Amino acid sequence: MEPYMPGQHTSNCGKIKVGYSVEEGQETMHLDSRLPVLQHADLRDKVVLLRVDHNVLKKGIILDQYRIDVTLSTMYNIIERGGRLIIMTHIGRPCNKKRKTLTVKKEESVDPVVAYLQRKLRIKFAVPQFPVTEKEGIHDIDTSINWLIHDLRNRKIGGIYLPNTRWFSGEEDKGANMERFVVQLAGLADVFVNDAFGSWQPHASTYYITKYLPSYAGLCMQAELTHVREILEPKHPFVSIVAGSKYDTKIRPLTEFYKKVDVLILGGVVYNTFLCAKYNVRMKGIEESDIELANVLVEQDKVENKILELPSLVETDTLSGRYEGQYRTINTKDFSGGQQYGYVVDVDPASFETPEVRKVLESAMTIFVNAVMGMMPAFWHGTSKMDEAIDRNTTAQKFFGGGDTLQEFKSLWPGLYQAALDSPKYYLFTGGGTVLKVLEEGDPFALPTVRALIENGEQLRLQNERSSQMRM
Ligand SMILES: Nc1ncnc2c1ncn2[C@@H]1O[C@H](COP(=O)(O)OP(=O)(O)O)[C@@H](O)[C@H]1O
Ligand SMILES: O=C(OP(=O)(O)O)[C@H](O)COP(=O)(O)O
Repeated sequence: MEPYMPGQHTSNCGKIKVGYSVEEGQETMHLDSRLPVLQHADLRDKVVLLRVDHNVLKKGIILDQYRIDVTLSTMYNIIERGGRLIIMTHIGRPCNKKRKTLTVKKEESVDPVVAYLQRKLRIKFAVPQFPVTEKEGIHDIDTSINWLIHDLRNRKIGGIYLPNTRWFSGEEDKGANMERFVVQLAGLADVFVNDAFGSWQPHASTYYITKYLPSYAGLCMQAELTHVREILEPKHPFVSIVAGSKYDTKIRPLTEFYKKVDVLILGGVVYNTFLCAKYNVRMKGIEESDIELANVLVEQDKVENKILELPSLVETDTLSGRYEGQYRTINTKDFSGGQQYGYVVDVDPASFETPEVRKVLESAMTIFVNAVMGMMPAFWHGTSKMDEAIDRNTTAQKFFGGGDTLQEFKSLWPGLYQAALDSPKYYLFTGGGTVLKVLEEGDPFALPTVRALIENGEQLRLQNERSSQMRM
């Protein structure tokens, strides 16, 4: 079987427009011509190491399969063209970077994802069992996997699905430990495909692996890179809502992102930290070092005044649930320096009914949402009101992105979510933090993981040129 070639190439201001059409009506993708794409890889009888973002579990349960389903076409493409699949993903954040600890929890095992895939594809995946300890994770991909690879090559199993990549001590490490893990990973396969748009952080399985294998972007990655351009060139007014708990990876992109939006609305831990910095108040669970980082945004906003405050918040005495008498509404207008609050766990739905907030959401032409407003599952009311308020704007182009953002959208508004999947007014990104990062960089092809694919492609091209010169 020959490598599958794209339909057409047309010159476009130094970039090549790659039209990839499987059948009539399939979208045309606009990609940087330097990006090596799956369609160009020779896969016949090759073992293909596929990095996906199947980070879909909450307490071991899949709430939304969307991130898995959008990678099925890549899997089918690889198998149909004679490739043999080894899949890997991270689940959750087993590494605590501040405390430099790793904790392996059963609820972050890939097993439920593998069970779902087996039901969906009706093929058998083997999950290799490596020695693992709760506090140190997995040190090595040991040679026991060779039997499985033998079975994979001989088509006795449909695929291999590796354990959670973040259970390997080398995944987020640096130096020799990381290098050893990457070399072991690369030793399993002939080709690497990255379909994990949501996983932009440069780790062993997303970034360093490209130093060792011919590497390509998968079909989901290509679609996401194409659509993210629409946010880079938005129709104005461009309103963004950013919330959730991943403060460490969101706050830095946010200061650059701020420059691109007309109005920024914050929620969740991101908002709490901003409010602590702005009003010099303190909230339980918000760390001083994080408040310091938020000061940059506070200073920026003093000049440009783009952050629209959601005025009412929900404070609680306990994180264990929503108990009558233990939670109350507080208001930013009452904040004064030195005040100490309990846990702030949601935005009060009334915040979305103020004339200022309504006006901004109703007049927006582009809305980007990477936002879970409250601590789930108990404090869902703010997020639900936000989704409803956004849907009232029927003119804007609406982009939702983020694992939890999509999961909560689906569980709070299942009908609307279903309609959004097919609506030309909505687009759902598999990664929220990644979209922030793209806006920070100003170019989707500057994402560390995508840049690594491009650099790998250029290296391969040079090598091929050198070998053909030597043959002449
Ligand atoms: N005020 C808050 N306090 C604690 N957790 C929060 C708060 N607001 C939101 N969260 C949590 O944030 C998580 C989603 O954050 P994040 O992973 O950053 O979102 P996404 O995956 O959409 O990018 C949810 O699990 C939710 O429970
Ligand atoms: O859920 C994810 O990102 P998101 O919350 O930004 O959508 C991805 O799986 C990346 O996870 P990470 O931010 O722990 O690297």
